[in-house]
Amino acid sequence: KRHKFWETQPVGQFKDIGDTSLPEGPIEPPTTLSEVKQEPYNLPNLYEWISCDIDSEEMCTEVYDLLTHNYVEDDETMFRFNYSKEFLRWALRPPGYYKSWHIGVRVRSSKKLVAFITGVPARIRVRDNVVTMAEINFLCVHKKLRSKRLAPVMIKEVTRRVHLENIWQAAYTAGVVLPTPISTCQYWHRTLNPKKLIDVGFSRLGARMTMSRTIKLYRLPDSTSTPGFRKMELHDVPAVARLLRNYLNQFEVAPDLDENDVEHWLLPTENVVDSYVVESPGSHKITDFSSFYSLPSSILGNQNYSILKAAYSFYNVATKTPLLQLMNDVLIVAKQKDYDVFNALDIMQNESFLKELKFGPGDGKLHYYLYNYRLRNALKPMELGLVLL
Ligand SMILES: COc1cccc(CC(=N)NC(=O)c2cccnc2OC2CCNCC2)c1
Repeated sequence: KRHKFWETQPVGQFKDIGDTSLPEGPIEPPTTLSEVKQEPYNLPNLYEWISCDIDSEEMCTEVYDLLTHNYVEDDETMFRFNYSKEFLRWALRPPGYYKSWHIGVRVRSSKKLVAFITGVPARIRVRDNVVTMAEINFLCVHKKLRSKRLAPVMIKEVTRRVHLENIWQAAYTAGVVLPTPISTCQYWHRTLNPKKLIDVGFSRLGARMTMSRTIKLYRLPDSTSTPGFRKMELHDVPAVARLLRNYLNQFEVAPDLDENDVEHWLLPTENVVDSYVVESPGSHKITDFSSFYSLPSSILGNQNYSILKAAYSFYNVATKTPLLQLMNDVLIVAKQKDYDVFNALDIMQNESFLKELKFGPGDGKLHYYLYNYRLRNALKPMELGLVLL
């Protein structure tokens, strides 16, 4: 299948797969800032660029509404991601963020927001190199403007604005295959509310299974089992940062998180991100950590329900408690918080608990990409220590 746009970009090309003469690392060298195009790319005349001030309630609502009606749907178009406004503010304002990387496209006449793309800065280690990159996300073109080739110019514009900050690499994920994935992951779902999931068509009743048998199969205890398991608090940040940095060292690609990053990304934020630690009752040492983020989905066309409450596994570290037991406690907490389903990718050490904790494989894949950075070989999912929102 031809990738007219991606064949022009500094990304691994399909034709280069297996060419071991190509070095690992940046594909194109940085240019001087004066060589970066100073003015925005041209849009079709009807449209104009806007830097979205996500702090503004009105602008955040416009972004939320665009994504709620036009962002990613599952393959069977039964669900659409429904990121909340507080989630978007969290996702787009990490330490060192640039407002100019929150890019919208408006209709000049009506001022209607019709497209969006974002970048946030992140230090990401690739093997032994820590590279400051842009994490690109929320590329969304209004349904009525599809196939007008807006996405390529939006990708070029966010790339230009990233270059202006002297950053030359990026990381992104997609449900579609583009040149060229650095890893292809499988997503898994752990049913928490079987009746609702079957009613809305997310799951199907297993063969030779009754509803009551299914409810019993997925039932979880009312309370967690690990002594010292509790919500993460601000004073835990240094210990969690140490635990997480050490744990992530084992992966080929992983974020290089300092205490500021840990405080932003992992301190619990209501309805956005939840984090738990295990504090050894005797020594008060933090030995384990687990977190998940909250990403509901709109349910398209069901009489009884409009929102699917989904938790997504974020970062988990088990140094004393068995990972299986830690994750079972996190499932119990997610159920207590009325989530319908708990999702996880087969990255990091997740494979070690997925089947045993009754996760079932999803019907799609999530592909990870690096921009302007070649990896000689694709990574196994378990070599990946990076979770994008
Ligand atoms: C259940 O509602 C859905 C609404 C839209 C799409 C999908 C399927 C899907 N594409 N799922 C994932 O990409 C996915 C499955 C498990 C864990 N993380 C995931 O994606 C994350 C990371 C990438 N950005 C979206 C959220 C499901």
